[in-house]
Amino acid sequence: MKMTDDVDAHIHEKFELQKRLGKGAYGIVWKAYDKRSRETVALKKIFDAFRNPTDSQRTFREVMFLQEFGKHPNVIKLYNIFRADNDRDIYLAFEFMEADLHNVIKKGSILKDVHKQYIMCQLFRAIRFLHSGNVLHRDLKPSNVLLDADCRVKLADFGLARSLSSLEDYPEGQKMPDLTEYVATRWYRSPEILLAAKRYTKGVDMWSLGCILAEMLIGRALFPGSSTINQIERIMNTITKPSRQDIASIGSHYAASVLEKMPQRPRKPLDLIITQSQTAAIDMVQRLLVFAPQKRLTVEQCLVHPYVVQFHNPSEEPTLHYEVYPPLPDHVQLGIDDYRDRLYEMIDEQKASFKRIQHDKIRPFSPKDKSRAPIAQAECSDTDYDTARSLQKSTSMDKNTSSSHDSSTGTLRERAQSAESRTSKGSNGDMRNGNGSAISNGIKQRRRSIERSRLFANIKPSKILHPHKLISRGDKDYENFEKKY
Ligand SMILES: Nc1ncnc2c1ncn2[C@@H]1O[C@H](COP(=O)(O)OP(=O)(O)OP(=O)(O)O)[C@@H](O)[C@H]1O
Repeated sequence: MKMTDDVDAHIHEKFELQKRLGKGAYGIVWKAYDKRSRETVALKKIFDAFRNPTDSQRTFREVMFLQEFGKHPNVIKLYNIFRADNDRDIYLAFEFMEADLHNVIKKGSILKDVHKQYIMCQLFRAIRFLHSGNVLHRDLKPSNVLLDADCRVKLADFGLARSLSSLEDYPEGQKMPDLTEYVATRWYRSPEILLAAKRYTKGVDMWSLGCILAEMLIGRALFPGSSTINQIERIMNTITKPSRQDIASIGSHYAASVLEKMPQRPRKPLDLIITQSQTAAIDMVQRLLVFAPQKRLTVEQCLVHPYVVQFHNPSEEPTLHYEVYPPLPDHVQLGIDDYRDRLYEMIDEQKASFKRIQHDKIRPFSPKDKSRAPIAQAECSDTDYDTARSLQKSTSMDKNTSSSHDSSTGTLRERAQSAESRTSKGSNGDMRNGNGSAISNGIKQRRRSIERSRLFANIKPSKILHPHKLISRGDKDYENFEKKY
């Protein structure tokens, strides 16, 4: 498939394309000016969106889940969808964000402790929202975490999101996916996915969040595996050794034998890899990167963990009180036309019709209530986890730093200040080495554009994502805070 910069004439009529922001496995993203709304948007062209049933389902899921979850402040908003003249490509217009977390981590010392905490807290809010609707993101990674200059987070790329609601209908005896197919986001994949477990839980997202936090703390990917086996090896050489029951609990036929055959290397535990970080940060990573999914922190537990608790505010952490699944069955793959027709219908109507199953309100987590089963217990099977194509990915980002403040900055200031007083080791912004090296895997190669590393190159970190962006302007106290960080 050839991805070119060509854009249909009717899109050119509506948008003024300004800059190519990135190129993913599925399409190209531009910064564009919407002539009608007079807003800057991110315009994504998905190439050959209905090439085969897997890609069609991916396109369909992306649009459907974005429509449902875009109402959350930490999920990217999909403004519009457009058909292409060739009936194969599709255009999505999103709210525009200035950077993604991959760029920012790679750049080096931009993120201070308080930013990392705030980013994690917002990610937990977004995931709490998804999980409360019984939906998994399944592709959490730094390049899908978009950021603006105020350090606000918006979660993107819902192409692999999956509803757990169709659990009951799931047919028995499905063929398991080929391990070698797990290419797209291997570095953030949980052990149970790597070991092709039959069933998985919300724990898959919690694992990825642990990898993202670790990456922010050390400035490079924690487990940059070069193959599925190498990925498992790296994980097993780092995390606490699982018990037999832990291994059995993931329900993978060959997990035990794969793990047994693995060459025994001396373990390098997380606290020796993540040095110079706050104790709470290390503790959180250790509690997320746990082999047995049911033993990982749930997202509700994360929100009250000491690492992010200073940003925790139940009024800013909404949940859904119904289960979400797309208007077409999510657990089986339909034909190309089913997805395309439904999506075109939706473009005509410009809205998604979700089926909503009311479920009990999720009680806020109480640390006293240890016996309660975490919400991450919901399970489902899956055969299509990896729908990614082999990718040649290059991305560049805009370095526009324009920003605006919202009404929440006042409370944020207080929390940022309390964060400061609680930070025992101060800033550790200099510890990363910026190693975002490309890892090859046979013919499949994951590449990041060299343009990424130029992000913010001419801009002083103080202008971008500086702690003062986290707190309200014009406040005297904030000057002291700024001096210190
Ligand atoms: N709303 C946005 N604002 C700014 N940049 C964006 C936006 N959406 C996406 N990007 C940039 O484009 C890149 C690719 O976007 P996206 O992840 O949606 O594409 P994809 O083809 O699905 O990628 P992947 O290969 O990760 O699956 C992102 O990593 C990000 O750098």
